[in-house]
Amino acid sequence: MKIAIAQLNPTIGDLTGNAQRILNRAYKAADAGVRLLLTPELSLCGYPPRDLLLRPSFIEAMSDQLHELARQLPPNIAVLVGTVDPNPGNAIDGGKPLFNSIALLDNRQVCQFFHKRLLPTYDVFDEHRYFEPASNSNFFTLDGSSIKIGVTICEDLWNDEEFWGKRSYSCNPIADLVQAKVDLIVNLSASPYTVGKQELREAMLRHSALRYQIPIIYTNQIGGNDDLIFDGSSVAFSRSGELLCRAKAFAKDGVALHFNETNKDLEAIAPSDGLHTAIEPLKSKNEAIWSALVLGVHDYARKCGFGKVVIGLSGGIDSSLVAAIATAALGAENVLGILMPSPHSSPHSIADAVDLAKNLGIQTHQLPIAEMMETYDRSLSELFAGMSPDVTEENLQSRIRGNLLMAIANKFGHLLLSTGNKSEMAVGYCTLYGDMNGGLAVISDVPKTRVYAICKWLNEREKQAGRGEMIPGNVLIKPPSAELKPDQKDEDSLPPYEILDDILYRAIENHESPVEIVAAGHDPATVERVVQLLTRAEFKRRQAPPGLKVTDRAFGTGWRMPIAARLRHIVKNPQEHKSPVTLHAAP
Ligand SMILES: Nc1ncnc2c1ncn2[C@@H]1O[C@H](COP(=O)(O)OP(=O)(O)OC[C@H]2O[C@@H]([n+]3cccc(C(=O)O)c3)[C@H](O)[C@@H]2O)[C@@H](O)[C@H]1O
Ligand SMILES: Nc1ncnc2c1ncn2[C@@H]1O[C@H](COP(=O)(O)OP(=O)(O)OP(=O)(O)O)[C@@H](O)[C@H]1O
Ligand SMILES: NC(=O)CC[C@H](N)C(=O)O
Repeated sequence: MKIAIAQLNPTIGDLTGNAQRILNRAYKAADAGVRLLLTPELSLCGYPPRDLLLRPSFIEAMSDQLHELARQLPPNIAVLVGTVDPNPGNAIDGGKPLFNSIALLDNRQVCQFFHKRLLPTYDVFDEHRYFEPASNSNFFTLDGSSIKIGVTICEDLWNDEEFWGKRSYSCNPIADLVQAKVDLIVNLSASPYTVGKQELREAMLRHSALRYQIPIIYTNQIGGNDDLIFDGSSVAFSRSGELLCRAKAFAKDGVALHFNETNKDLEAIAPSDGLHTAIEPLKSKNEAIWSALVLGVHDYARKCGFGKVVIGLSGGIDSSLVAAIATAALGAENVLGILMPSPHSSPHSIADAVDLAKNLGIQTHQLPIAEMMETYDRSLSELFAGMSPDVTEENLQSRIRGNLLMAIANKFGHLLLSTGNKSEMAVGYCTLYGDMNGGLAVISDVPKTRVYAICKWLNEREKQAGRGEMIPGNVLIKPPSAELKPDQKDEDSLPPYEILDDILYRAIENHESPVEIVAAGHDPATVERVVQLLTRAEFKRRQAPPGLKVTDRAFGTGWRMPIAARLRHIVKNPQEHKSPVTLHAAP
């Protein structure tokens, strides 16, 4: 039996469009002799639909669309579609009215539903808000075949206590399906990208295939949906744990496999009719993050209806990387760079921004802000009489720029991309209603040290391809500066970025306490200060644009910190401070 994976990029809520995407793949696959087509989790509405699931009219429309899709499918192909199914049980006392489901469509009918058992409710996932967990796992066989196919949905495969060394849920759907003597397990997923996640998924799936001697096909969604970027990279493992195929990362794709009914195992198939069993190579960390951000910007703009973007170009590394990402995502003709020198701007800031724009082939426009700064200062002079200039005046520059950028976004209907990186967002080294203005924060989950690494990788990639550098060399070597006052450098206010990023990684992603971070070898006073800045900047992050998630813990939907809180960050045992510290590479 030929089985194919449709690695789709659904648009959230676009039921007719998503059904059409499934239909197109089904017709192609049927022509190639595929008997069973797999689509991702909630493929009909896109993942995550969030509170759309609370609207009864949306649920009704999804059900109508599912039946319509079944009627339109070609004969001789069965399709597993991700959808919801009402819970006829008790929806009071915390019971939820829906199951997160897979529908089996065959013979132009909706034949059977399968329900998700393990509902992730951590980080960016909130499935207990909407869904009832199913109490058992199920399988199906298709007409004319004896293959028992067990159905699981994403998290259902993420509870192998042998792999994780612990249990997160009381049941293990794989073990139950194996006990029911299924021949194959299929998993329909919507698993967002984070650094290193594909390696983890594959290790986990290989482990389960080997442990239970069961072949597994894993189908993942691709595409950017708000802050989440789904990477696809769908895979299949034989019962001996051999990787048989890996679909493309960060791109739509289709792969097919053959299930050998005699050996009861999956096999690769020879290329035919546009279907293949390729093993795409894994991407390096820098390339994967770059690809994720390019897809994230592309899909955010496309799905929100923007053709063009505007970016403030300072000649610094953050805006340079964001402009490069936007150019790769949307094309040079759709990216507008605005240069806004102030009296504190260094001459190289304009030259570097112009060089970058030339390298990228994007259009630029200059709007000097000195006069506007003077007007603001004059207007405020009476009120501020006798007070010396401070961060207020620094921030005014950033706010003038932010205002101009939003005016340009309004006038031309462009999307403003903000450029703050994760290190700055963490400690609040950014101006509210200034450089934080924007519709999408492209690199707000990328630590500054990783920003440098990606830019160096980009230039190396261009060199290998026989092209000139993309990020001007001077941007890479000059010390980072906000240029809001004469000779200002980031490191006058912040610890060196290698140190800062390591402390932030430990505090944000590893949940280490200040005492633990100091015990790892960091200076106690620096740790106290950084952790205090991190806590205090919560009010800014709450007002920041949505940011693209690439690490295990981003400042987005999975980060729910109080603002009006008082925490003590005193490091009690500074004598435990040992030097030198082993720094983590930035995630
Ligand atoms: N808990 C809370 N809830 C609500 N609002 C709160 C608040 N705490 C302070 N605030 C308000 O926020 C204001 C402070 O925030 P804000 O006005 O943004 O300004 P602030 O954080 O004081 O200053 C911005 C810092 O970022 C640096 N910067 C700016 C621009 C770009 C870059 C760069 O390198 O990219 C760096 C700049 O040099 C300065 O050190 C307070 O004056 C107060 O009005
Ligand atoms: N002279 C300028 N012209 C245009 N935009 C600017 C200018 N200065 C700052 N900006 C905008 O404000 C953002 C914050 O810039 P700033 O130089 O203060 O910080 P940064 O974190 O060092 O960023 P970058 O590395 O891009 O310079 C920039 O990324 C850019 O979008
Ligand atoms: N949709 C899901 O169930 C996702 C949860 C899963 N652990 C993942 O990130 O891949």
